[in-house]
Amino acid sequence: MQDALLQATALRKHYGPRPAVADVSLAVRRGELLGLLGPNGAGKSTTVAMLCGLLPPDGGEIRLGGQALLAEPDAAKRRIGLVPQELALFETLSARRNVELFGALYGLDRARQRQRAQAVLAQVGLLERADEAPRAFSGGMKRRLHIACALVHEPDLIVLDEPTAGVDPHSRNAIFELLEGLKRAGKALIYTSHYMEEVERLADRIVILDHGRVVAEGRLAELLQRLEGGQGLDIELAQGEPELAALQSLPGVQGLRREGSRLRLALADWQAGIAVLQALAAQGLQPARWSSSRVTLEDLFLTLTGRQLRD
Ligand SMILES: Nc1ncnc2c1ncn2[C@@H]1O[C@H](COP(=O)(O)OP(=O)(O)OP(=O)(O)O)[C@@H](O)[C@H]1O
Repeated sequence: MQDALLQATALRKHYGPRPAVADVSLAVRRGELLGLLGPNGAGKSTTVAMLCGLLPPDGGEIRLGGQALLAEPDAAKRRIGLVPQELALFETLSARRNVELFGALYGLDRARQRQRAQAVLAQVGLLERADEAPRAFSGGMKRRLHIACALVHEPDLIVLDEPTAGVDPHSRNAIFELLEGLKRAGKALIYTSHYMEEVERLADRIVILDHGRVVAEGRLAELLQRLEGGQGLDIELAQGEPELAALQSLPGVQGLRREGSRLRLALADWQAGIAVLQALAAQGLQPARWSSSRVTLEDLFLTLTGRQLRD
């Protein structure tokens, strides 16, 4: 991609004989949020660790601002702010001191640490609580403090690894608004999640990972176009055990998942929906209710891999 701030090509990483990342290429520009979507174990965190220079890849290349990242890892790290999945705060120090310490790690002098801590705590909406220790904070406040720590050195690229895990709805919205503001300010962002709703809302472009490989990449509309004419069908069964294989083999049934008495189908068209309802009737099963809805990234993932995003 021309004008990419970060470009990764053919990344690979093995833990023992098993590939955690088998082949991942991606790129992100300034002013853009790239969503990295995949189920647990797809390789998102491993990819992110390589992109941030924390884990050496077994193969492939990463360029940041046109420079090979591994050639000058320290300079690269100063341009990247990472919000890791695991919280790593000093629980007994004040929020302000936490941010200043991260500033010190990035080489900011004392005056700049103070100035930047004030600015980023305001940015994440924690200025009023700045002098309290995070041990008393909610999960969402801790996560916002973590984001403040990642922003202290004014990075060009901000990488967030599942930043809404354990976060209440209020903080979640605050995080989304913050990320949208960072994007408008020209930052490049990478955001990993296994929640397709988050990625659908936030991402300008999306990379879908499965088993360490990119299974789809593009803008949301482009990805959903692959299921063009497609329909989502939700069926709630009153009782009984459906023969899933029989439903799956019907023409136009692209994906099927079951959660208890509920079935979700990704269909090529409405004909397929009618065939499914008829097949259920032939199995002696009566839907308690059914409804259609637009296709989602979840349906695309189901269609591409035969599995669902969530466990
Ligand atoms: N340090 C490690 N040692 C051995 N195997 C690992 C290590 N880290 C990750 N793996 C394995 O590599 C694969 C990819 O893991 P990774 O954490 O990158 O996935 P993920 O998409 O981030 O998952 P999650 O959403 O659960 O965080 C998994 O099979 C995982 O078990």
